[in-house]
Amino acid sequence: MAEGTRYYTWAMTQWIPAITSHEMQDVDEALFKMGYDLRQLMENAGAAMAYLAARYLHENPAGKKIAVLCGHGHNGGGGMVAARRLHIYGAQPEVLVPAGTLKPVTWHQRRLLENMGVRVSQISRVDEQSWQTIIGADLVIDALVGYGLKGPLSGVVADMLNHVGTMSCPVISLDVPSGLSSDGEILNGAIIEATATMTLALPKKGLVMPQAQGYVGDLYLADIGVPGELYRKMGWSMAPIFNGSPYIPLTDTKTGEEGDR
Ligand SMILES: NC(=O)C1=CN([C@@H]2O[C@H](COP(=O)(O)OP(=O)(O)OC[C@H]3O[C@@H](n4cnc5c(N)ncnc54)[C@H](OP(=O)(O)O)[C@@H]3O)[C@@H](O)[C@H]2O)[C@H](O)CC1
Ligand SMILES: [K+]
Repeated sequence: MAEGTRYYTWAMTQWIPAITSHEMQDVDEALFKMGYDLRQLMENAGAAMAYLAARYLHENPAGKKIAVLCGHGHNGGGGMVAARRLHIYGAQPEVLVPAGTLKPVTWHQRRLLENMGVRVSQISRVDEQSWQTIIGADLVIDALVGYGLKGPLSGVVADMLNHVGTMSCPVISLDVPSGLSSDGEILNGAIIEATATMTLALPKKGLVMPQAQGYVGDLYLADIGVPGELYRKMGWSMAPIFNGSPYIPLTDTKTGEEGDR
């Protein structure tokens, strides 16, 4: 774990560290060595997102219109899993993806959706049809970019974000609000203003830094299946974070030194 001042968030009964994207990638690598694969982790992430979305729909997702904005990467793949789960709950998700090539596991999620009859549109700008999808939504899921953000948002992703900015329905971001640096870099670009953010495994540092205020909304942490042994091997001693539900609220923030919990 990196030295120096660290941000912590309060999770149920303990302070847990907020981590950088590099540290999260180390966790991912350790999970893969243990035998997990990306599809499993993405399935857990997307399933937890669908539960949270159902909560923001007053536990009554059937018939609700959901605009699911998905990028080409694994953030987008998690959004597509959430769309699939919400379809299974009887909701009416429609998925919008920027034109271009999807990463392989995300492409697999897209294929599953299409096989179920869920509409997935790849767009090079927000045209009339995709605007109708956004403006008619009861809830928007933002799975455009997660910790793979490189610089200020550009292209159709930025266009989608501008359109979502005019909506009054709940907007839930997966892992981080798209455009917000998970490491806390100041990018001076547009950032989605989420009603709630569901971050994965451990909170990302950028979510709990002062500049994230006004973008993150209510913060939740999803259980994607990381065992405590793995954190302990990486030098983080934590009591079990989750208590049987797929996500928990994170309610407070503090800074501290390494070892000061
Ligand atoms: N253990 C975990 O936490 C897991 C996390 N998961 C999710 O995976 C993402 C990280 O996935 P990754 O594929 O590495 O990256 P992203 O999906 O976040 O971002 C890549 C896409 O974003 C586009 N991008 C990047 N910067 C910009 C920008 N400035 N403007 C516009 N678009 C941008 C990029 O575009 P390309 O043009 O290069 O295609 C990519 O499309 C993590 O956040 C979690 O959500 C896993 O699901 C499970 C394990
Ligand atoms: K996102």
